[in-house]
Amino acid sequence: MTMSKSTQPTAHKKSIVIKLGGSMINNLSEVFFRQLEKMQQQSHIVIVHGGGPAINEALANSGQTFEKINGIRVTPEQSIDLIASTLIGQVNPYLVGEFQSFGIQAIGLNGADGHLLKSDYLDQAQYGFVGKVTQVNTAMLHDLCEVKLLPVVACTGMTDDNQLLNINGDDVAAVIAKELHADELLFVTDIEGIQIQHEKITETDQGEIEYWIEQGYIYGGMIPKVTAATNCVKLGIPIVRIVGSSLTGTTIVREKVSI
Ligand SMILES: Nc1ncnc2c1ncn2[C@@H]1O[C@H](COP(=O)(O)OP(=O)(O)O)[C@@H](O)[C@H]1O
Ligand SMILES: CC(=O)N[C@@H](CCC(=O)OP(=O)(O)O)C(=O)O
Repeated sequence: MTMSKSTQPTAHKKSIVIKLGGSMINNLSEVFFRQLEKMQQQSHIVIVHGGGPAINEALANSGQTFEKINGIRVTPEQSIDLIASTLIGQVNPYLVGEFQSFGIQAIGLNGADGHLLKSDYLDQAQYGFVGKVTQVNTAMLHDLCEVKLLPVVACTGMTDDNQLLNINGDDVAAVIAKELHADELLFVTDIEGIQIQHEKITETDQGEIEYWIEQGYIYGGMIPKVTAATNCVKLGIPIVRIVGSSLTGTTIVREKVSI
């Protein structure tokens, strides 16, 4: 029996969260956009972006210094507005423009929009105005994907009393992936995955990662990425990868099978 068009169930689309690191946002290639266009035909895609280098430049231009603890930027009160406006007012529209110039209709969002990322302070005494996401408006993300608008999310959150918070982009991507029950989470950065003593690592697990952090082989901005990645693997996200803009790199698995 053939079903009429209106009674046909809509095919379940995979959902994929892609985090674009600030380190590579200015170097996205045409190949990347074409690949994304193809992925969009089969999947709901949500983009989350960082903007570390743009924030560094904005802070330097206004004479502000900064400190990072394990890749997380300590954000004093005098820096939060500049950081948020760099992410929301500069990096986000730049990326939306890039997608649209390749024919991909995109919508720029930050954590305050439609309560997308309800947030709270991570640890105000240690990090200042840095947030952790407490709730994600997944319904809005689904609705946007359904109407073929690509959500492009800046990594800022908002507290219940309307304070903007700076959130690490890797953390935002991980929470959104978790809340969407994503099929895949990709961290796209300026290097083709994890490298240890010049060796490219194609597959790894939490045990190896913890050892490499301890030994200092994984440091800086790679720390929030691998932490977010291993958490998502533990939560059951089937595919978690840290990749360069060619989308090749390291796959993080629950437990590596040794041979
Ligand atoms: N073991 C490692 N393998 C690869 N990159 C590493 C490693 N340890 C630290 N890094 C650093 O992490 C950087 C990526 O993190 P980051 O600059 O924060 O990127 P993004 O802006 O994409 O989040 C790499 O460019 C590299 O300098
Ligand atoms: C709290 C915190 O660390 N926020 C990050 C937000 C931007 C970011 O994550 O940018 P990348 O993707 O380039 O790393 C920061 O201030 O740099």
